[in-house]
Amino acid sequence: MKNRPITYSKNIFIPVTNVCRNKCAYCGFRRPAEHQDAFLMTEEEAAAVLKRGADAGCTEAMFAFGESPEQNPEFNKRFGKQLKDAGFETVIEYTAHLCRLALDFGLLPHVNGGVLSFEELKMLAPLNASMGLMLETTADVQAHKDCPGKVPAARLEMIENAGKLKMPFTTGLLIGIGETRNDWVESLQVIQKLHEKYGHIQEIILQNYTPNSGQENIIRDLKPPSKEDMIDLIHLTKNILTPDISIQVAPNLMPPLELIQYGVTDLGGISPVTIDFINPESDWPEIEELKNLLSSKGYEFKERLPVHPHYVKKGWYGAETEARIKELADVNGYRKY
Ligand SMILES: O=c1nc2n(C[C@H](O)[C@H](O)[C@H](O)CO)c3cc(O)ccc3cc-2c(=O)[nH]1
Ligand SMILES: C[C@H]1O[C@@H](n2cnc3c(N)ncnc32)[C@H](O)[C@@H]1O
Ligand code: MET
Ligand code: SF4
Repeated sequence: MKNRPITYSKNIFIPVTNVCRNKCAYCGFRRPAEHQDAFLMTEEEAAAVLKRGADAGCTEAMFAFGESPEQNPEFNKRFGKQLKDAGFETVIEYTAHLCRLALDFGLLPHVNGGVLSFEELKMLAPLNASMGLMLETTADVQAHKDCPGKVPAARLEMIENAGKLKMPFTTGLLIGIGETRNDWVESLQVIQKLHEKYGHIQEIILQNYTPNSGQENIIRDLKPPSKEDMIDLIHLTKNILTPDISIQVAPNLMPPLELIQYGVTDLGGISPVTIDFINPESDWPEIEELKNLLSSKGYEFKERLPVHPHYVKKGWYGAETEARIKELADVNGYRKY
């Protein structure tokens, strides 16, 4: 066996709403509020998914959804009443409620709802095992035109606030969106700087832009990164980030075996229950098949919780998640069986 296990988390995906104030050109998930497919999930819908996740032995409820949809009057017109009737003013307040529901089902929340204020982060932190926000890139790219939430300074501020709150944090780079290789270097350096200051970056996702047929105005001339691009980026990451930060790629967006040989240590959340709503045409591999493939090459494939082992051992958990983390973790901070 090689020294360091390759880790993953067994999760379900709860896309609270697909309405978003941003208009990222690569996104096939977002829908305009007036679109027939726009939604705000009901509590019953969320509970049904949580139950299936709990029954399937998942430990993570990943909430990823559109950013500040209430800034759009159309959202309020169409979903404001649903939100109010459920007893909430904002989607983030509602998400806090869904996090409590997830904990009732024994699942540990990980929220990535785009840029949140310090107050919003403070409300969610005790209810989350870890939280996330992709930096995406420090570059000013055309794909982020009309995206107030993709201004790098706004993202960096939130990542810094999560550090102040000692929240184990997931961030990452999205590549192939019009940035340069120098931008990769700069993005990695600012993430390392923040980690040196707060010590909270548990993993960095190296995400390759993947075209999908979700949306009409998606940029079709963005070229998806090649395997060689990913390998180049992995090398840079290993040079710039300290090795306590896991390097994650999504095994449904690129075959992971070769990337692991170059230094990837984590395959993120894999779901036996829900699809990847961001890239719905990219199916999750079977966990057992991945395990067999990796073990045939001498790698141990080991399940973790949404909070990485190192932070479990340091005791970095929100008040409301502590009891469940202690039940689910083994002495080394991995998932107990
Ligand atoms: O299933 C997914 N999980 C995504 N995750 C979750 C991730 O796979 C794991 O759940 C985390 O590693 C926590 O265990 C993200 C987490 C973030 O904080 C930021 C971005 C992503 C992106 C995805 C995604 O597109 N699909
Ligand atoms: C949740 C995360 O998913 C990523 N994301 C959004 N759209 C795509 C796509 N087409 N391909 C790959 N990743 C994407 C962004 O980095 C976002 O922050
Ligand atoms: N909308 C958020 C972001 O892009 C969350 C992930 S995409 C649904 O940061
Ligand atoms: S990637 Fe996230 S922020 Fe961008 S449009 Fe899609 S949902 Fe909104």
